[in-house]
Amino acid sequence: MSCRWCDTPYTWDWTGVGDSGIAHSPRAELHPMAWRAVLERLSGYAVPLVVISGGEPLSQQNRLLPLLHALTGTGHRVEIETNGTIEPLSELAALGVRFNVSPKLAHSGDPAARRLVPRALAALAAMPGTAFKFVCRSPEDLAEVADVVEHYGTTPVWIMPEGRTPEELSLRLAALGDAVIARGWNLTTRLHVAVWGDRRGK
Ligand SMILES: Nc1nc2[nH]cc(C(=O)O)c2c(=O)[nH]1
Ligand code: SF4
Ligand SMILES: [Mg+2]
Repeated sequence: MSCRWCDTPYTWDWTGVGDSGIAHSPRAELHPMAWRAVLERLSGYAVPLVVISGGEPLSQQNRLLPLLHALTGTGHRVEIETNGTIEPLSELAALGVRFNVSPKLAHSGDPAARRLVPRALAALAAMPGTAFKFVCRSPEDLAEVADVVEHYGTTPVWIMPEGRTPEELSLRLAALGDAVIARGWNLTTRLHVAVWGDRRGK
């Protein structure tokens, strides 16, 4: 997808269509790595949970399988973040992978047919442990979330503010809070943005 407010445009925006207008260089950003090398890097962290994010991890889900087998085989829990437009392979469910699915609203800028793929959303909703997280800017966005939930059964619902700076984040979180609770949904901040702002990790 090409969400205009995406906070990781360096994973996909090679033409500068995003809000920053920067055309990132795939040569500078993309580094093919064998899965065994990824596993080796991860083993240095000694963590019980590995979260695979993107870009869109399911766009290379076949290539992720050996890594996921190795991680779950050594007792790690694994979660995958996805925009919900690609149906996951059945092997992923069998491995006990959990999905954090973030279907996009109209303000992302992509057309509805690209954002909302019924088969993929239904498959993800049917898997155990899936959570749906919607990026919102204001309480007015919540009616659009309710439409998606009604059409596609995308529960449980989490609402996360759009924002790449601590200031944006805290203003939007405060604006959304009461309305989210009134609908009986879950509200979450973006802890990495509160702590580090928009700084890239190493
Ligand atoms: N600006 C901006 N705000 C966001 N809030 C949640 C995001 C996400 O990717 O989950 C996100 C994101 O990617 N960009
Ligand atoms: S789906 Fe996620 S990673 Fe892809 S463009 Fe949108 S915010 Fe960025
Ligand atoms: Mg994201």
